[in-house]
Amino acid sequence: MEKVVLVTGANSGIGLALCERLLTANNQLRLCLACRNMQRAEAARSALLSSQTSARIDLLHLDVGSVQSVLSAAKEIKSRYSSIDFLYLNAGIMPNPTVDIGAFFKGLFSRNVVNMFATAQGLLTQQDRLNSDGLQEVFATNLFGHFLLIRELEPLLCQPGRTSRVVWTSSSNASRSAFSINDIQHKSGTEPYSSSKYASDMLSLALNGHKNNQGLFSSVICPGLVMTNLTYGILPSFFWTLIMPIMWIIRIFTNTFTLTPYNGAEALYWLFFQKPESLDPRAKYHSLTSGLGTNYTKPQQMDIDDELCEVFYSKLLELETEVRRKLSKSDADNEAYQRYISHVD
Ligand SMILES: NC(=O)C1=CN([C@@H]2O[C@H](COP(=O)(O)OP(=O)(O)OC[C@H]3O[C@@H](n4cnc5c(N)ncnc54)[C@H](OP(=O)(O)O)[C@@H]3O)[C@@H](O)[C@H]2O)C=CC1
Ligand SMILES: CC(C)CCC[C@@H](C)[C@H]1CC[C@H]2C3=C(CC[C@]12C)[C@@]1(C)CCC(=O)[C@@H](C)[C@@H]1CC3
Repeated sequence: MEKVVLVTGANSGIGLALCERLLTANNQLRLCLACRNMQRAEAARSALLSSQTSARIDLLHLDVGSVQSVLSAAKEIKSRYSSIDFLYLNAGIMPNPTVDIGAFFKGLFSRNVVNMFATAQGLLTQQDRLNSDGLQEVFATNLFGHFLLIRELEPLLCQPGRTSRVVWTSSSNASRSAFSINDIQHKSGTEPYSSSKYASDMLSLALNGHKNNQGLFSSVICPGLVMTNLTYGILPSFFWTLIMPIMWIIRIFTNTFTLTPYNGAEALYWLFFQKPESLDPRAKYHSLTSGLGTNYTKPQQMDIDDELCEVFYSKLLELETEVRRKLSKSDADNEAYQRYISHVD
């Protein structure tokens, strides 16, 4: 039977590699590339069609960082499909990253060195800003837009007698210490990326608690360190090329240096073939590549407190209500203004 698979951030990097791998393995797919840049989405679609000529690939405009765009995209999805089998929540940003060189060299000569290369926790800071919805951009893009999308698509995801899957591209950079329940958007810190990824881990667990009985199952993955536009934002691509031999050596010790988008998409791809009931809701599934280049997926327990997870889930629901109220108020204001203008004319 045809499966409907929707991938956010599908026009490049790990998202695009996932699409390629899914199409190669399964010709019974209806794949929807949900992207904010339609020119790049068209290019991705053409590239996919050049190797899979008979593939069914739809394009959808979706800026996950904009509430209005998420609501319009969800409306469009509901008009196109009657159900969704897989929703890959992969779009993500890490704006203006800075590497703490001091912490890097300190870590290099510590016993924590392997973990430092695998997670980069405490090594990276970013500069965040407010978006046009008044939300912190990293939180809005990496987490909240996706949350709103799930909420809007619940009728397609939670159908009697069917199971559906939500898969988050999280990161081993997610850290509990970067996240604060009193500042879920990370307004005041310098690690919004780490915080947003920890938030997605918690949300996935909460969704399993609330929605498994309605057939919706959620998982999180970490793709490892992959050379994509995101990593080229941290260091220029020539630098990465220069240190590639060193990274192959590091890969022998951590296996987390997956390096190519194809390898990084391993856990996303692997999950596609697993029965949801066999998965552990508390596990993060890691894409790993051995020193000899073999790909595999390995689960690792997440450091999440159930109570905190529930409080976070209710805070997201509250924020959703607030955002919707603001939006309908501004719609009403606009309408009133339009009426006034036409009256004056
Ligand atoms: N690369 C790595 O080492 C790691 C990556 N990850 C995660 O993997 C995911 C994919 O990133 P990766 O492939 O590396 O990087 P890319 O920058 O190549 O891909 C990110 C994708 O997200 C899209 N995107 C960004 N913002 C938005 C938005 N507001 N609305 C819709 N789409 C958006 C981008 O689209 P556009 O072309 O329009 O910018 C792009 O398609 C991210 O969630 C990232 O955090 C996790 C761990 C490690
Ligand atoms: C300047 C130095 C000579 C070299 C610095 C190396 C660092 C830039 C990398 C070491 C570990 C890397 C890493 C990531 C980014 C680049 C490093 C910090 C990630 C944070 C990228 C995004 C993710 O989500 C993580 C899984 C990566 C973990 C490792």
